[in-house]
This record gives sequence, structure tokens and C-alpha cells, in this order.
Amino acid sequence: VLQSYDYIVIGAGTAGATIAARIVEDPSVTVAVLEASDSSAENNPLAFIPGADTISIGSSPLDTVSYDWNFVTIPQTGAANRKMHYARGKGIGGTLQHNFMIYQRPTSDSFSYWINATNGTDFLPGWSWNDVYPYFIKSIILSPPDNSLHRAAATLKYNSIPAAYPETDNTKVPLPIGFANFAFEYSATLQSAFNELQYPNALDFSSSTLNGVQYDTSTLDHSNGHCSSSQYFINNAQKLSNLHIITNTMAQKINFDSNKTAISVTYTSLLSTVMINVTREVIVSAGVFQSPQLLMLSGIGPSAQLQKFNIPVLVDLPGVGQNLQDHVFFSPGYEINPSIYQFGHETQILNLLVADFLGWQKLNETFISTKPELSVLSTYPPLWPHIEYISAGGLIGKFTDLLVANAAPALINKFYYLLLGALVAPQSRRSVTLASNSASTLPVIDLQQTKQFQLRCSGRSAEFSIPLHLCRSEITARNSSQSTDAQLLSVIQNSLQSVWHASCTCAMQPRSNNGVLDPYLRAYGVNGVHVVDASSFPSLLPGHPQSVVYMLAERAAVMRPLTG
Ligand SMILES: Cc1cc2nc3c(=O)[nH]c(=O)nc-3n(C[C@H](O)[C@H](O)[C@H](O)COP(=O)(O)OP(=O)(O)OC[C@H]3O[C@@H](n4cnc5c(N)ncnc54)[C@H](O)[C@@H]3O)c2cc1C
Repeated sequence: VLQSYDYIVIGAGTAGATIAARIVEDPSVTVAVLEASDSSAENNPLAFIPGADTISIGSSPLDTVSYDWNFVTIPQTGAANRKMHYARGKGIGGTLQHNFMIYQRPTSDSFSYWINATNGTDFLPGWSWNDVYPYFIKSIILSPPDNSLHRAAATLKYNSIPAAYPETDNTKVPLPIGFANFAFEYSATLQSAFNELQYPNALDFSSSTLNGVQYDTSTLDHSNGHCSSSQYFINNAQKLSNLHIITNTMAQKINFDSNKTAISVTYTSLLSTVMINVTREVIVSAGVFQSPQLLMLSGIGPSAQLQKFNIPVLVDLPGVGQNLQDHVFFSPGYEINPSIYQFGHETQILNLLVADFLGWQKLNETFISTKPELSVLSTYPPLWPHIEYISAGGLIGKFTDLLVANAAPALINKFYYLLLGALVAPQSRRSVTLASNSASTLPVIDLQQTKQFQLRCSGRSAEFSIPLHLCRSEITARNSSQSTDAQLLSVIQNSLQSVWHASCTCAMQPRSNNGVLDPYLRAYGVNGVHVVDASSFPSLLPGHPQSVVYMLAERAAVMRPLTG
């Protein structure tokens, strides 16, 4: 460990690993990455099996593993007052160790929310689809599916769309995007059913629109069929001598000089407290809950909250920890004919994805009948879907412990299939607040994602609009018979779960609008601090966020030398 580095990145997760790997491509700079744990996908066999993640992500606070932070929310009134476990990965790769690996991009017009959020400030750089698209495609490399490995009924059709996956200079850090070598047979059945109900087949989910149904891509290495992408950036960079990854170190705070310029970071490691100096920038990539926590511990945040914990106020920035947004999902389960529920080819078990087939839809009067609800939904841009369907094998039950929920029925040869209805046009914005003046105490998380009408939207569509009833020959029973709005709402509140897409707690938007970061991702009121991770989003976009996190980190790495 050196006494001083040019850059200090806090957190070796999705964003931190990516930006660190890019910065050290310049051999003249030194970079330290501080990571709280030494866990990594490489020493964690479960991280190599996408489907194995279901073991540790349930809403019960007991459903956790060693590489999880074990965050638990405060009681959520919209979720039957449950305190919910919120999975977040700890160690190299961060939450990618949990990630289900679904890779797709938001709609092009959803970035109008980002443009609006950054407008009115120093409006460079821009955040339109055209501005960010080059960074979405910077490192990815697509492998087509190998249909010889699929059963005939699940032949996987796809559109390679050169525009979405062009040949780029990904020789330095190729991030593999691919299709599973195993396709669930019931996804094929479901596709026919969707088509019968006039849902179109989408071309893919990465080229600016989200409408219709299709097999999805994942961050999978097609050459070995099962490898998580979490290591790609960091493995590549680790070979370079100008990068030091310092694990088992908990960053406690950033220290500033009298000009409010970041000069060092204090971290705790085993029993010692260490301070390392920084000459250029501190990049905070500690994730959606801990990036705002770290800013607050460094004196940047809502003054009343800092004073409550005797933290000297450096910058009164009320937006730190606010604006928390997330998607929620819910699913009825359907018992299916065991003959179509097979655990995959034995040789492909490592390749078993949680979800290989997705669908997107805008809601209309068919699903929602009241004007206020419809008028809220109509505020979203034309291409932005309201609901995502995620097809998966298994039974969610109350979402408390997925392993137990599925293993017990399997022992008596009962198998389930489900189609999750995810709300991807959420309205609620909540918060992360401090619980103490130490980074070692987890912060307080309030999701409160539950505007009731929105739940009704996702519940109704999951329960009624999905075409599972068309798969009659395969489905033998449904596990819920609730049908009135009140019954449905109660079922949803007792089983809804976050899609783990929490974001926006250090939002890039005007300071006057509870913003924390300017359009260059610099924290307001201080010098030399950037925040680059899911917390930086001004708003959560439709779909799964890892592609946006990669894009953000790639772009931040390029903006960095410009801002100094
Ligand atoms: C169960 C699950 C499934 C998911 N599936 C998908 C999916 O299929 N597709 C998709 O697109 N997205 C998915 N996501 C979401 C996606 O994984 C996250 O949005 C993304 O990984 C967030 O990246 P990040 O860089 O913001 O944070 P993280 O990856 O969480 O990185 C934060 C890092 O900072 C470290 N850290 C925190 N505090 C400190 C500190 N004080 N000092 C030092 N280190 C610290 C943490 O240990 C961690 O390594 C999923 C998430 C979960 C939980």
C-alpha cells in the first residue's frame, strides 16, 4: 500500500471495478481500490451459477450468505409491515455476485428524464440516448445462442442487430453478452401464448425500444457457458502494477483541506485505522446505500442528520440519501406438468439462468379503469413500458426463502412456473439515512415502494393479462384464487419484493432539486469527489440497471480527465 495515490476508488463493485480498470489503462497514474471484503466471484462457486443466486436473496432477514451485506429495511407499511432483507453483494464484483445477469438497455426516450434532471445546470455533458449509447456498447461482445444444445421446442430465435451489438474495440476489456446454452422449454410455450394474445415478438431488448416478448441476453461468457462477468474488468486490470486493490478495508470517510478539496481517505482494516492520501480524485462507488452513507460521514449531507450524529457539516446537501427509487415485482405461481420442468441438461446445469424470457408492456384502459391512475401512467414517454414480465421456473411463495419454497414441493414431484409482473414505472421516492457515525453500522433503508394503485396495476396485469391460461395443457393448477382488488392487494403486499434495482440516492440533478451531483458526476460543494454507481442515476429507468451502471462508469472514466 502506498502512502498516496492519484485516484482512490471506494468499492470494487459493478461501477468501481469498471472505472478503476479504465483509469489504470493510463500507466502514468496510480489507483487504489478500497473494498470492504475479500470475497469475489472467483472464490465463490455460487457466483458462477446464475440460478444459485435464488438461495440468498429472499425477503426474510435470515435468507443471506457470507458475501451479502445483510441489509434489512425498516417495516414497510405498503408491504404488510414487513422488514425486508435487501440483497447487496460485498467484495470484488459487488452486487454482481448476486446478480441474475439479465442484460438489456432502457428505452431511448427514457433518457429524457435524465436530460430534464440535468438541465438548468452546467449542461455539459449531455445525457441523451445519443450521448450515452457509445458507452453502452464500448466493451460488450455478443455471442449468438448455440441452438444445438436446446431441446427442439425451445429453439432460441434472436436478432443479432448489428446496431445494438456492433464490433467495437473491446479487445482490452470485452464484457461478454450471450444467451444461455439451456433454454427453458416452457418459455417456448409461453412465447406462443403471448403471440396468440397479439403481443409482438421483440427484436431484442437493447436497441432502444422495449415492447413485446423475446429471449433475453445475459452477461454470460459463451465460451464456457456459465461464467459470471463480474471478474472481467477487475481481472484484466489486476495485472497492471499501477492498480492496488486493498480488500477487507472499510472506507470510513473522505477528508478535506480548507478549500474543501479531497486530500485523503480514512479506512479501517482489521484492528487498525489508516489514512491514505489522494492527489487527484476520490471516486465513490460504494453502491446505492453506502455511497450516500459515506458522503454523510464525510460531512456532506442534510445538516440536521449529520448534527444528530455529531458529524461536522462541511456541505449542507439535503438530497444525499434521498430520492431512492426501485422496481417491485410480484407473482402468482402455477403448478406445471413435471415433464416440461426439467433441470436442464446435466452438463449445462451451471448455465441455468433464473430467467431466459422477458416481456414488456404499456398499460391501458384494459387493465386500469380509473382516470387518475391512467393520467399518471400517461406521463411516461411513449416507449417507456409500465410493466415487465419475467418468466422463471419455480415458486415464489411469500418471497421469503426461495430455496425452501421450491425444494419442498420438488420432493413430492410438484413443479411450478411463474411469470413475475414487475412495475417499471415507479412513482415512490424514499431514503437512506444514517444509523450512527460509523461506516461499519449499516444505514437505515426505507423503500416504501408502494403507491397502492401501482401495485394494483402490476398485480392485475400479472394475474389477469398474462397469457398463462393459454398454456392450459402445461399448467395444472394456480396457487392463488384471489380475484377482487382487495384480495389481490393483500396477496401482493404480503409477497411483493424489490427487484433489487435500488438507485438515485446521490442523484445527478440540480442542487436546488435535491440533487447531489452535477452532470459530470461531481459532488456539489466540494472538489475532487465523484460518485459513480447506481446511486448517481437521476431516475431509475425501465429494465435491469447493470447495463446503465456499466455505461455510467465507462462514461465517467472518459469525462474524468476533462474535469480534473
Ligand atoms: C439479487 C439481485 C439480482 C440482480 N439481477 C440483476 C440482473 O439480472 N440484471 C441487472 O441489470 N441488474 C441486476 N441486479 C442489480 C445490479 O446488480 C445492481 O444494480 C448493480 O450491481 C449495482 O452496482 P453498483 O456499482 O452501484 O454497486 P455494487 O455492485 O453493490 O458495489 C458496491 C461495492 O462497494 C463496496 N462497499 C460498500 N461500502 C464500502 C465502504 N465503506 N468501503 C469499502 N467498500 C465498500 C461493496 O462491498 C461493493 O463491493 C440485481 C441485484 C440483485 C441484488
